[in-house]
Amino acid sequence: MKSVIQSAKRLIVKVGSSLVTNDGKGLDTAAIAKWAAQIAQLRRLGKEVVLVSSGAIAEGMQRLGFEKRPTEIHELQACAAVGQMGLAHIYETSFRPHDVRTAQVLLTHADLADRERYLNARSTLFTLLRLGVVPIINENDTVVTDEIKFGDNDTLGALVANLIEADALVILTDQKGLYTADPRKYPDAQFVHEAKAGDSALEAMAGGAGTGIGRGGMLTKILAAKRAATSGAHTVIAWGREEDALLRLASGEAIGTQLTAQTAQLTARKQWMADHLQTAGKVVLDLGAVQKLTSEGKSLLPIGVVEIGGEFGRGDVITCVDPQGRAVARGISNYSSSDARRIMRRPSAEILSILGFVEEPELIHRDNLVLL
Ligand SMILES: Nc1ncnc2c1ncn2[C@@H]1O[C@H](COP(=O)(O)OP(=O)(O)O)[C@@H](O)[C@H]1O
Ligand SMILES: N[C@@H](CCC(=O)OP(=O)(O)O)C(=O)O
Repeated sequence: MKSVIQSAKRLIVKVGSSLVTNDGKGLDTAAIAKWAAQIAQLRRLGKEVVLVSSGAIAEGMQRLGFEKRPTEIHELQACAAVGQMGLAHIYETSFRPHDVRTAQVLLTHADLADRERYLNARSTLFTLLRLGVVPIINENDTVVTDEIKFGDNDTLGALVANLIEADALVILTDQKGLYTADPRKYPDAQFVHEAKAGDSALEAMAGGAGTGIGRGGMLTKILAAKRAATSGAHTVIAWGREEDALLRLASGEAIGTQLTAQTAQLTARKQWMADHLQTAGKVVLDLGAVQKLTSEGKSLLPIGVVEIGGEFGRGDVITCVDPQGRAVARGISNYSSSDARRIMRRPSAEILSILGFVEEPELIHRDNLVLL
């Protein structure tokens, strides 16, 4: 069996609290330096990597002198705010020797459910990747409570995989992967090398967190794999202290548990666009634009739009119709209906002078467009 990571171009790597903070003893500088060196190498191999890192609460507890995990949510939030400073600092300094810049991105699940914020987060992450930066993502614990209660960076990793259409999600944890039962409680449990992401039998194998530091346990990882698979991303669960785990995966070595997505990436995304989103408005295209979209696979530029129907916001899904009113495509609009009315029929180079800002040169980027 070959690792799916070998052919993956865009990867999310998620590291759990127990790994990052050495089981709550404080940031594990040596381990973080090793992941940074590997991620820098992956970039040189042409892969784009986004890191989702837990550990803010564990590090904050350590810095503030809490011996036990506080039970009050606002104290946990305070710990996260303090600990996040440590995470940001250590990642920036660990990547610096490799000439790689890092960026701090704090998100909530609600941010990714809101279409406008979803689109904003997506554009920012793509821009950071294009600029060669490694985004370091964590939950924005100050403004949420549910995620803190359940400890859900595994889910966040999957949501980010969906968001930027990653090819794979690598979840590094304190076990070699998934076993048929929690190996801490059942030493005879068998290792699972490979399975289908979303197979419900896996959920029965997965137990809760193994230490007081980690939160989600294996179940959130299995569910994250299921979610990542909806946009075609494969998941690998591996031991974060395995020597050169990321580089070995990238060279094709099948370490850890590989949970393969059953749907092809493009199909999954199109399915999502077609099934899950109601359209908020409509744009009428001229024949040239219809041709560009349907025959040439191009994005929709404002110049090809002759009429706008309905009211919609940036991030809403709109229908594109041909001059006869037949629906030809559906996609996520980069501009609100009122802005779109001002820039339609105009070249993208004029957007700045008309609106005073430019979101994107396209009204709908082809990645956010599905032909009907
Ligand atoms: N079937 C299983 N296979 C492997 N580990 C399991 C399983 N069920 C529960 N676990 C527990 O899940 C833990 C990893 O989850 P967690 O503590 O949340 O780590 P992290 O901080 O990396 O997210 C392991 O240490 C292990 O004790
Ligand atoms: N935002 C929290 C993440 C909590 C969490 O999901 O932890 P883990 O199960 O170790 O990935 C923190 O940084 O402490």
